[in-house]
Amino acid sequence: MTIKYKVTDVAKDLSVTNKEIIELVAKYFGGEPKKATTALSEEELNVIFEYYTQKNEVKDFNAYFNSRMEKPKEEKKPEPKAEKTVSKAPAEKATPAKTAAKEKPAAKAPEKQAPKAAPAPEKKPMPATATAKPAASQNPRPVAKEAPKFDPNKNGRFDRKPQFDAPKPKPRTEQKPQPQKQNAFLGQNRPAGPAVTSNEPVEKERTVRHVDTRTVDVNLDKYNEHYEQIAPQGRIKDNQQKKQKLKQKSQMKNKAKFSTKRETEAEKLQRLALERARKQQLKVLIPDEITVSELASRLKVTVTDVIKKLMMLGVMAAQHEVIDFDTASLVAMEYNAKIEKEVIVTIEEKLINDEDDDTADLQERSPVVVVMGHVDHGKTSLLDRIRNANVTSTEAGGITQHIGAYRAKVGDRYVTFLDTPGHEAFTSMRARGAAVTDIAVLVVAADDGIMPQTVEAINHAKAAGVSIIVAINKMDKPTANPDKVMQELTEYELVPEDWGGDVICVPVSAATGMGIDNLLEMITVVADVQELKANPKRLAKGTVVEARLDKGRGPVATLLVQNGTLHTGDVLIAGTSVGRVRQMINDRGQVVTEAGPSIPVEITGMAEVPAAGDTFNAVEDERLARELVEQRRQEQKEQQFKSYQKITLDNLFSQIAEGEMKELPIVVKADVQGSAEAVKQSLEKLSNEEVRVRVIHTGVGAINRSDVMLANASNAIIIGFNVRPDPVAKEDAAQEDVELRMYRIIYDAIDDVKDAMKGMLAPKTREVELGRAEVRLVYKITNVGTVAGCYVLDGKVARDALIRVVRDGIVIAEDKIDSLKRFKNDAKEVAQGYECGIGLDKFNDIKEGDIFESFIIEEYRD
Ligand SMILES: Nc1nc2c(ncn2[C@@H]2O[C@H](COP(=O)(O)OP(=O)(O)OP(=O)(O)O)[C@@H](O)[C@H]2O)c(=O)[nH]1
Repeated sequence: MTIKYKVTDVAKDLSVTNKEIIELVAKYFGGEPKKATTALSEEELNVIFEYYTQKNEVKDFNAYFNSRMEKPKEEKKPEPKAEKTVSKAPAEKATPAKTAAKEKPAAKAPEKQAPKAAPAPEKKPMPATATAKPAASQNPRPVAKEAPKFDPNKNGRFDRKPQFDAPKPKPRTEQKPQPQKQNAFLGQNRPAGPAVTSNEPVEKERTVRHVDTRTVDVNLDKYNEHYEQIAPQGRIKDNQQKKQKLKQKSQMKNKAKFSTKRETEAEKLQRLALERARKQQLKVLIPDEITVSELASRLKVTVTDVIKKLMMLGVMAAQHEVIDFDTASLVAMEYNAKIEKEVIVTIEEKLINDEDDDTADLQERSPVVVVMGHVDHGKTSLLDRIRNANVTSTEAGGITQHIGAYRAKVGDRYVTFLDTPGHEAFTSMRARGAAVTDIAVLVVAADDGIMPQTVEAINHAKAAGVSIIVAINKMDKPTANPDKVMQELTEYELVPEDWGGDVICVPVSAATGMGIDNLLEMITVVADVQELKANPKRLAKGTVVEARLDKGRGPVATLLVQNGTLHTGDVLIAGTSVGRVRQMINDRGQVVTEAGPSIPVEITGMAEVPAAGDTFNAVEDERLARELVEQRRQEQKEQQFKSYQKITLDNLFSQIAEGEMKELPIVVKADVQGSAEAVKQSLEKLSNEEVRVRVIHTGVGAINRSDVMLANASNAIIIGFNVRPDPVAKEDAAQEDVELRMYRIIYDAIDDVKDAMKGMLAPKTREVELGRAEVRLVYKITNVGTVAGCYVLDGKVARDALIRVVRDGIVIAEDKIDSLKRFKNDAKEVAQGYECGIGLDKFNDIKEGDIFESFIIEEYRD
């Protein structure tokens, strides 16, 4: 609380006119002339006091005091006062004053009219009220007070320090006080006042009012007082208020921060810190597989960053490449992300219950049997015999219904037979992933023995891992020689029980029915060993055995229930087909409402015809089922684009390196059994620690459809040694991406497989088929040699192409074309449907019916 010191007060205190003060202020400060009632600023006051101090300077203090001593009665004199804000303890001033009085002879004590610290400056400036006292006792001001020195090096400021201690007595009293030195008004930034001589009436008394005019504006008392006022309040304030205050304070700080640039940077830092914190807590859901770009977006970083991190981990992956959960987790850990495994519940998982059955729910189920064997060895006859003997005759009123599978009654048990004989159907189902059969009955005619298709059947059954029971058929024939059959079986690692092995061989006759019961008995024995069980209490699941479109009934499918129980009205999903079971007919033509495990039924109600080998599931939610079918259709389309990676010699090494390949299955076909065996043994010897070469089937003759099916189902390659694929097999192989490798020299085949396993296969050349021509006539022309009159079956025959002579699926020769003529003219090429004459360079032993395969060798790169 500043006390205003008006012009009029100052004038009154200094005993001058208002006008004088006003003029003085105007002189030094300019501006509008002050009014009498205007309060003066501290600076103005300083100048005024300085002015008057200098003006009233006395020349000789001694003389002055002497003169003053003569007047013991001191008249009251108004004393200029420092502004009221100055309140420094007067006591302090008194002390040095006294000291000074002691030390200095009173006479010498120069009475300085200049005011010193006021005794009670809090109040309005008052005229000095000190009563006149003898100077000695009063308080003669120390004359020799060290005057503030004006130091030009200090920005024109006075060195103020000594001034505060001004009362120190100065020994050199004789020293003439400099006007400045006597200045008690310690002006700050005071303009150098003119050295004025005093014309002020001199104080007659030695009583000096001490006016502390130090203009350090720190009013400590005021603050102390203020502090006293606020402190108790502060104490009574509760915590909440404090907090509030603090909050306000911090808010204000924040406000301030946002308002300046530096604080914006602080804000940026804060933001970065926050981001870091956020990143630290970042949770990422990572599925089993994720693309690099998707991972980057989930980690909220750039794809490049993720790629870099992957490189550091030794994984080279482009942004669209898929990385597995573990790799993705490692990258995520680099970003301090919290990793959670994303479990994607597919519609399939939601819809189809794949949980294992409770052992308590499991019940014995009938075995499912397939009958396989060589042509004409009696498969159909055997199946018919069993069906007729064990189905129609035992079930009253039953009409044998050919639905693709049937059940035969064996005592109080049943055996389910798939009514499609041969390994083709079996393997085609297996190729679709359906593992339907438990037991394969291998039919071998006792009078014929093991034949090529018997071998195929053995290998197909072995590849599928099903148990084999040999039915030695046609035992009624006098030429039957079961021992020979058993002998031959041992060559295929099927050692009959009678000979100490584990293969059950049952002599039967489909014609007479002999041994059939024994065969069925044996089937149940083998089934018992297998402990076949299923849970009839769950929703049905199984395989489509056959399906067709019936004109009247719509899509009709024979289903073999493998687990659970199928009911009429159940919602079914089979491959990309969905529907509700409208009607169920069993193998005896009876309408049934439910079918348990191992029971085949023919159903209607599907929206479209499913494919044989499709797995079916009864589900609860039809809407979801339709959704799943839609999804499967989509996947099917996609699958067509990126065809499943079949094993080839070219990709063998990469598959071995990726750990996908542990075994290389090979089907070997050769012109003679000896070659096939030699190739088989040589190839199997190539097995090493990483991959086992396993020849799953060897055969003699052209590569047929069955070979391709087996290779397809077993992800095998086919090696042909001096043989060719038949056209159907070739087409199938191309369609199913089964690799066919043809060789004429056994070592080439072995070298290729060996190099492929080392990743060193040089896939530099390959044959490109141009076309096939059939030899219809053979002309022997003198001097020219043999010329084949050919008809081009497909493609074309080109003059510069090579010709492979194939007779009954066996490669007879490979040769260059010596001449190619249309009628009598040389032709460059002859297209399909035209006749031509072909003369070969070296090979002359051409026969009618030979096939000329025209091909070229081209170089290629993968
Ligand atoms: N003597 C005699 N003939 C039999 C026996 N089993 C089948 N046959 C005859 O052998 C021939 C072939 O029988 P299928 O049952 O058609 O033989 P498959 O194996 O089914 O033949 P594909 O269907 O061509 O593969 C027929 O003429 C049958 O009559 C048998 O046990 N004894």
